[in-house]
Amino acid sequence: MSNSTENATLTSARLDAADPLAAYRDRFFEPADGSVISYLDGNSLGRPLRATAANLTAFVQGEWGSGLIRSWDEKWMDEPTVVGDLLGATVLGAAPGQTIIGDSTSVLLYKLLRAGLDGQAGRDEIVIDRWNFPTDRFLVEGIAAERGAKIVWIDPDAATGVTPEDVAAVIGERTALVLLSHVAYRSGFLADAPGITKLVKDAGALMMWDLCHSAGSIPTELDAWGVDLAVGCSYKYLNGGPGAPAFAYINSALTGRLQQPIWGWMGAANPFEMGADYEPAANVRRFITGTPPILAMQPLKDMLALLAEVGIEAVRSKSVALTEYTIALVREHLVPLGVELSSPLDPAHRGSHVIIDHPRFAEVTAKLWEAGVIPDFRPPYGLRIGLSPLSTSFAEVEAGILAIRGVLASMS
Ligand SMILES: Cc1ncc(COP(=O)(O)O)c(C=O)c1O
Ligand SMILES: Nc1c(O)cccc1C(=O)C[C@H](N)C(=O)O
Repeated sequence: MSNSTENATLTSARLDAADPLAAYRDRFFEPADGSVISYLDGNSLGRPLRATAANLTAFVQGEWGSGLIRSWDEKWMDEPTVVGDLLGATVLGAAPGQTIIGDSTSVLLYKLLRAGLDGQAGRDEIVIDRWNFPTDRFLVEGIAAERGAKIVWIDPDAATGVTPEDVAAVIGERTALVLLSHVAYRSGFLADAPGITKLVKDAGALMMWDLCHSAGSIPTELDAWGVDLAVGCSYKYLNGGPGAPAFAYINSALTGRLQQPIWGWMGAANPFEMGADYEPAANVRRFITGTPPILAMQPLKDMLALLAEVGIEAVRSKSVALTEYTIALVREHLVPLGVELSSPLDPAHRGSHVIIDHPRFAEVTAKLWEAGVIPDFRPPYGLRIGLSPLSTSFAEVEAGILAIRGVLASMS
């Protein structure tokens, strides 16, 4: 073992020992065979909570197996808004009555984008940036084609991501809606959400945030910031599991005014009247379409309980400490091998993942996965290190970075 490795090990051990949230890591499932050495992809799929296995079994035997269809009346009909309100209170900064759980992020993006655009009579431009996640860009393109709207593209600077200045330069009387990601999926850039929201609102446009890469790792204050619309997934930092339903936030000032495009019976005012005509619910339920994914939203409840126990501010502090440590290790061990740090260096502008670039990272990632070290790869050369604050230890980060160094060194 080299001196620098010994130093890093000492430091990671010290950081874990001093971490007030370290014990929470045991709440998450880990394979007993030790096959996962370092999981650095919680920003794509969070680990399951141990409690979830038992709670899912209890759900199958209880609410589903024993309650059967009665559970719809007793509980499940309200679950999309009850869990939505819990999410609103725990991580989003949203008062009750504005958040629902259901559908995928892509489908909720579609519903809210269309509802927002259609609700802005006389305005026909949608603003989005070229580095946004593909599904966001594709949906905007599809909706623009469907509704004859114009897309105004922001081309952000690599070092800064989308800034308030970028937004101010393109918004005006024709802007209907602005869609941006709070944390950029590739660079990890954290946008100035309150500043940008204010600019957009002042211009009379609607502000919509994609919170996929921030929900559960960064506190948001959607009500206080005056956000109009937001969506996000629950399988990353909210540990809801593969394909877990997404959430949508619709500011209560807009609820009665916006009409979503996918009319279904569960969004109707009285679903069980089985009426002849569609009349949307007066409240946030109008953004629901079909039968809510009750089974698929159970694991999210376990993570929300944990987040309520820990507090989202403490989660953010650990996230910053983990990304700072990652950057320090990258500088020490990987930059000398030609690796480039491509995420913001200032934690105030960074989410909970760090991306590094090297021409051989596609090959490196494949070898790392075989060895139980699991980051992910994003084209053209990016290796993304996702730090899920409650389930990632400093030792795990260190093991991951040293493994990357080992694989890279073996290739040169
Ligand atoms: C910013 C962002 N938006 C949307 C999505 C995708 O949403 P969906 O769950 O519909 O695949 C992702 C990740 O998959 C994402 O990172
Ligand atoms: N949603 C995903 C999936 O269904 C399969 C594999 C990966 C994902 C992801 O979450 C990708 C992720 N949003 C990203 O930022 O790249």
